[in-house]
Amino acid sequence: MPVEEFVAGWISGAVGLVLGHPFDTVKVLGFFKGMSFPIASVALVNSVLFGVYSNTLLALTATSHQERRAQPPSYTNIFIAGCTGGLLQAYCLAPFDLIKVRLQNQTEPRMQIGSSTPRYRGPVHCAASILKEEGPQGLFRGSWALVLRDTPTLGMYFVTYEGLCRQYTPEGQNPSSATVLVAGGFAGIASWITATPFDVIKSRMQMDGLKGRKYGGMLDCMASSFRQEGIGVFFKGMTLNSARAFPVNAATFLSYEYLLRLWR
Ligand SMILES: CN(C)C(=N)NCCC[C@H](N)C(=O)O
Repeated sequence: MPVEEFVAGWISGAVGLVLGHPFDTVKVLGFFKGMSFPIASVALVNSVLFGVYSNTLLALTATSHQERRAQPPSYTNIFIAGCTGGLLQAYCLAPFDLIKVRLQNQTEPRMQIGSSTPRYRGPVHCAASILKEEGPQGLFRGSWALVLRDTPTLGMYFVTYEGLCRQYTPEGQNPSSATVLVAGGFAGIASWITATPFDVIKSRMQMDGLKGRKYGGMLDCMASSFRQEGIGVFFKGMTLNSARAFPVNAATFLSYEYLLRLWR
């Protein structure tokens, strides 16, 4: 199994993360500072995504990354490989994402005068507390919504990227850096626009359990969110997600392609 796609995915995930950090900091009002936890989690998860995507495509089409410009795979195979990468990345991401969401949402204790100790002191303390209070399955709370968010949207992510690259690249050639940046940026936007409804539900499911259970399950969470807040609830955060997605994914794809060409 070729491993360079996993390594390129890891490095490109870290590059994208650095660019996305200001957006993430704005999103969470500065309560989730520091880079070590995101680097460890986001870059690892990106490595799984790109590594599994490329190796699934290799299994489906018997073409390596280098051969794919001369023998382009079908969009169906790209979609299947992207969905497979998305499914596996969702499982790896689940505990990290849960910790991130719990840390991001603990705004109250620090806001209260006289209350200087937040519930979770950091990622490791958060993981240990969840394990103690909610059991090992607690670390996978909301993972169904995460799987539903990432599986189809990552299929679409790679189809959009490949489609745009092919559109603006002469047959058989490698896309230019400008094309990779634009195609990567739009692939990120397209994936986040479609991912936002399940992203909202996922975050609510992940917060459920902290002060008792509010929802009977994912469907109940969707129905009660819709009843209380209307259809707009499924689009919360879409603008910020899309604004962040362009630079993050443009840089991710550019560094991924660059590294794979360098190692060829
Ligand atoms: C849930 N969705 C839409 C995605 N995971 N899309 C792929 C983009 C990955 C990139 N690290 C980012 O954070 O934008």
